[in-house]
This record gives sequence, structure tokens and C-alpha cells, in this order.
Amino acid sequence: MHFHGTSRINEKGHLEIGGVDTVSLTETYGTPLYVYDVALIRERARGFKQAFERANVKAQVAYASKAFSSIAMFQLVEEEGLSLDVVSGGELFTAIAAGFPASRIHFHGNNKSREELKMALDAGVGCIVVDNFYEISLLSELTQNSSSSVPVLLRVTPGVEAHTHDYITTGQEDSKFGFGLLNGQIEKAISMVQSQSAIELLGFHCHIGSQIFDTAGFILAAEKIFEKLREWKEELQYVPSVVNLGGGFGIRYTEEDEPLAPQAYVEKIVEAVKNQVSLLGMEMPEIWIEPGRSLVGDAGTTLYSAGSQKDVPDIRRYISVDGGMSDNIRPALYQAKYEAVLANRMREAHTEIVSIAGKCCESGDMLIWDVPLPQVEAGDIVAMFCTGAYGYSMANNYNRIPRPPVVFVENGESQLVIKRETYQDLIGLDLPISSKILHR
Ligand SMILES: Cc1ncc(COP(=O)(O)O)c(C=O)c1O
Ligand SMILES: N[C@@H](CCCC[NH3+])C(=O)O
Repeated sequence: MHFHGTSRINEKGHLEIGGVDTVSLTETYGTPLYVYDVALIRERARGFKQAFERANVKAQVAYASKAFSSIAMFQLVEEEGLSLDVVSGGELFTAIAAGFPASRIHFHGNNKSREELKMALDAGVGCIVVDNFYEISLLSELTQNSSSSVPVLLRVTPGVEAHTHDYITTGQEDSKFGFGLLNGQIEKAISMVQSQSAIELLGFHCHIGSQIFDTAGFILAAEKIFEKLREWKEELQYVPSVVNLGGGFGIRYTEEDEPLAPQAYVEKIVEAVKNQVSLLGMEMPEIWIEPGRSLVGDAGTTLYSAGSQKDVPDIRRYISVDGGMSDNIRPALYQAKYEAVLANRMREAHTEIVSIAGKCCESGDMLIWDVPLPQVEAGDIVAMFCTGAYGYSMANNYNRIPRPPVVFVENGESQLVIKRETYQDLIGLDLPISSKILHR
């Protein structure tokens, strides 16, 4: 059992996070409840930023907001001086609503619509990460009469297969994202972009996948990009000012996971880029990265109430909680593994092995198989660790289950930053059927 950030057991034998008793949080805000350890988010953000500062390298650390986006989160990211990666009009809208400086927003996506691109241009985002030829044509149309130029990166698929779940690898050649680095697509994209006076090519982007533990994939991706930069320097007289190596830095969900500290990933990336730069005799570009999971993943804990139980004699005991794949789809989608404790009985011995089921109407709605816990009773608070990334942001209303609220905790204080969805919210977009269809 691994305690993350400020998590500890308090004098009542309860799980405490950010100096706040989690059992009292459930009394105030109900369950299920997402709790974020703000100090841990800050620690991770500073870990990435300071590693670049120590290496004396110009950099931008952009929080990949798909991991968890909300106005409060964006305000925190802004306070920590990070940039922000958004991938949709909705994330961009949230960033603008949070007052996030547009010049530090990077706009991603493999199918940005004309409206989304226009929104990004009107907002004056710091960079558009262009993914495909269709997007170049949309951008050139939208910037036709523009007097200023829009900074872009071109996203490449470097042909690097990250060692992670198949659904979350993105750097392989057969991927929906980006221009092929090795099949001539990227050269075509460079010349198309260079022919547009209202588009300024800052450099290149790649992202090889997610929940990656070793640095070899990042180093290989950097090497592949720099091999190409060497060609382009000679053939196209083009030298980029930015190389963005994406996100994907892994975290410890369970004891089996062995992630590196943020600074260790950065040090290896910087070393690889510096080596390549000196081989090429070019100027050091700015290095940008885009951590999502590693900034918020282990800072998040979900608190559930235990409810019904079912024994399958000689096989297992199912403990159902009041959430499930509606607030954490990762076990169902990626067979993701998590650890859990009883937040109200932290000092008690783990006397049985049970499986935690969600309440959705799906056999696959299992949150954890075979977790050691004390004998669970209805009303116990099950705390599931490391749910801060791709939990709330992938939450859904399957079975019309309202999405849980989000609370930030720090220094003994808690603050509600996203309210619990209500049944009324759930029908808020519904309209009654008219007599045109319902013949009554
Ligand atoms: C382009 C891009 N950047 C950054 C990220 C963030 O990844 P992670 O949350 O694994 O750091 C993703 C998601 O995998 C991504 O697609
Ligand atoms: N949503 C995924 C990762 C995909 C990241 C987006 N490129 C996860 O939960 O692990």
C-alpha cells in the first residue's frame, strides 16, 4: 500500500488528505466524491518546471488538460506558471472562462472543426498543434486576410511504439494522429505551411503514448525527429525553434508500477536533445512537454460508500459501491488496476480479499478485482487512490447516474470546485416529444 502526497492516517484512524479527514469530507459533500491533493499537484508541477530550470533550458510545461479540466484546475495551473494543452472547443472555452492567458494555451486535436479553429484564432492561442492536411487547408482559409501570423507546431508520428496499453499508444506509424515522419507526409506539410504568410512554423510535436515508465521511447522519438531536422536544415534551410515531446509520463497506480520522478524524465529528455543538438551543430530549441496524468493522477482519490455485498461461495465476495464506470471508466476500458482502502478503518487488519463492483448495469463494471480489506460493512468508505487523471474527465451519465462533485484540499482546508450533478441537471437538456411524433 503506497500513500501518495499528503495522504496519511490521522489520530481517529481515518484517511487524511491535505490535512483534512476524508470521512468528514464525505459527511459534508456526500459520496461518491473526488478529492484532489492540491499540494501534490503543485509538487509535480514544480518538479517538471524546476528540472528544466536546473538544466538551463528554455521550456514550456503544458498541462494536458484532458486528464482533468475544470476552472479551478486551470486557475491552479496558471498560478504554478505552466502552459495549457487543450484539445477541443470545450476545453478551450473552460480555459478562457478560467482567465487562462491565451498566449500559453496550445490547441491540439486530430479533427479540429472550422469553428474550433476560429475560436482558437479569435482567442489568440499561443500555438496550434496542426495534425493533418485538412487542418492546414482550414487554417489557411481562416487566416487569409490576417495581418498577423498564427504560431503552429506540426504533429508527427515518429514510428515509436511505447510500451503501454494498445489503446493509449499514439506514436506508432499506424495511428490516427499526426503526419507520418518517415513517409514524406511531413515534408509536404512543412512546405504547405511555409507557403502561408499567416502561419508561422515554430517546430514539431510528437506524443508517443501514455503511462510510460522508461525514457527509451522519448529518447528514440527525439532522435528520430532530430535525424529529420538534420535533413531539413540542409534541404529546406529550416531549423525549428520548438520541439515538443508530448506527455505520457507514468504514475504509480499499484505497487507493480515503477514510475520515475518528473525531474528524471526531464533530465533524460534534455540530455537526449542536447546530444542531438550538438551532433547537428544547431541552436538549442525550446523543449516543450505536455504531462497530464503525472500532474494530477496520484493527487486524486475517489471516496465511495460501500453498499450491497454478494458472496459467490468459494469464489469471491463482491462489494458494490455507489459509483463505478460512470465516474471511472479506466478499469473497464483499459483493465486499469487500482488500490483501495477503507478510509474510516485505516488501522484495521486486512482480513479478506474482496472485489469492488460499480453500480452500473454491466458485468464489466468492476473497479478492482481482489483487493485486501478489513471485513467490509455497508456504509464503510472505500477510498480508491490515483483517480485524478481521466476519472472526472471521462465520467459519463450511463444509467443516468449523476457525476460526483470534486473537492480540492490543502493545508487543512477543503473547497468544492465542481458541484454534484443533480437529477434535474440530468434532464436539463431533455425536451418533451411533440404531437408531430407522439400521436396521442
Ligand atoms: C498530444 C497529447 N499530449 C499529452 C497527453 C497527455 O498524456 P499523459 O496524461 O499520459 O501525460 C496526451 C494523452 O495521452 C496527448 O494525446
Ligand atoms: N484516457 C487515457 C489516456 C489517453 C490519453 C489521451 N491521449 C487513460 O485514461 O489512460
